[in-house]
Amino acid sequence: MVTRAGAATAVAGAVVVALLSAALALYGPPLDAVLERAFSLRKAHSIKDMENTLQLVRNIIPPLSSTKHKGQDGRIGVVGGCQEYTGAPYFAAISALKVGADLSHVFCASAAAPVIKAYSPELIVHPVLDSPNAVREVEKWLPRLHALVVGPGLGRDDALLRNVQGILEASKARDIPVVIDADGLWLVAQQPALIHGYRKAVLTPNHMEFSRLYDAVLRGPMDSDDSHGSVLRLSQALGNVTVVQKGERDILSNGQQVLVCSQEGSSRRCGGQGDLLSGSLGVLVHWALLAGPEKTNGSSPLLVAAFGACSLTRQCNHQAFQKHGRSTTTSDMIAEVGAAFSKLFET
Ligand SMILES: NC(=O)C1=CN([C@@H]2O[C@H](COP(=O)(O)OP(=O)(O)OC[C@H]3O[C@@H](n4cnc5c(N)ncnc54)[C@H](O)[C@@H]3O)[C@@H](O)[C@H]2O)[C@@H](O)CC1
Ligand SMILES: Nc1ncnc2c1ncn2[C@@H]1O[C@H](COP(=O)(O)OP(=O)(O)OP(=O)(O)O)[C@@H](O)[C@H]1O
Ligand SMILES: [Mg+2]
Repeated sequence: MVTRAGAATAVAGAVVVALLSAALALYGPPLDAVLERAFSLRKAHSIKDMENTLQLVRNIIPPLSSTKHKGQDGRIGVVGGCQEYTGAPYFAAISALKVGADLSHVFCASAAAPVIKAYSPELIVHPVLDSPNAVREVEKWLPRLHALVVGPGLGRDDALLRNVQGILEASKARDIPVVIDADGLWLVAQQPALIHGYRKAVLTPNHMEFSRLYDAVLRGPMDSDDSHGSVLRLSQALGNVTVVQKGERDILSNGQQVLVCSQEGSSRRCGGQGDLLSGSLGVLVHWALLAGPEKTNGSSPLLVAAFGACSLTRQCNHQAFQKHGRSTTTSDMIAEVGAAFSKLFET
């Protein structure tokens, strides 16, 4: 409802703008030029912010060294993959390897395992997720894993989701960082307590997943005109869990700080790009926590890691689109990970 005070404020605002325009037209540069300058200053400022944050990402990347052994740069687990979806866990797990993890595991339903193995000899695939001992089977591996990515291609079968609930609880008990994506977010929307307050969790919702989570946690629709505020509020309501809202610009918050990633991508939106993001984030989260807050200049390591994964995914999309245009698919983006990583982080 428009109140009388609100209407008066709007009229006063319009009058001020009109007077300013008239004054500028008579005595100063055209209003368009003033607005354009203000906009370019804001843009320059955000480019500077982006560059500063990219520098923090560079700080957390472990140097390659001949003295390291296999596994030291990351052993990542992806929990997902069912009869319908085999591409998503593959994309996430191979992206983790391409970014620089040494070993990448997939814990999936038995029907998905031979398919995922056939995509790649580089992944270690465990057909355990639909077994009655699923939690115990995954728990055996937890001491050897640095981070878990939960949800790509998981599906929404109740029995699988119950097992994943157990895996999440076991991971929290061991303080293992978790990236939650796709159907993992479906589970969190049913049971936010599962992740509430866990400081080593990052959620990576797309548009739909974000509004579903927001509805479930804040019990009301989000304000689509205030995406910064919505991401901040969701993070706070989940006990300061880090949230990455993917979209035209990615908006990231840990309930205290809000970052925006607008690295140039493309207008191509093929399925699987989010899986590349969550898989690479699994590695970056591990590296960021290992590096600690000194390397991130006091910023949250998880936010820095998330900013790195968003920038990298968008840069892969940009590079792949330059070569393949409309026919770009996620496999083309994965082929760009090495070059995109060097361009952003090894300058
Ligand atoms: N090759 C594969 O195996 C793939 C499997 N996938 C899996 O598919 C399952 C379902 O994932 P979905 O992402 O479809 O999740 P949802 O079933 O929640 O659907 C998301 C919906 O939101 C829509 N959407 C996305 N961005 C939007 C925007 N900005 N505005 C309005 N609508 C928007 C999409 O078109 C989609 O229909 C997950 O397990 C996921 O991992 C996907 O990762 C894609 C690739
Ligand atoms: N409109 C857009 N413009 C530019 N980049 C975008 C846009 N929407 C999403 N992206 C980028 O695409 C990547 C994946 O986001 P998206 O919303 O497609 O995830 P998703 O739906 O989970 O993908 P997936 O198909 O893998 O499940 C992110 O890096 C995000 O920054
Ligand atoms: Mg997704």
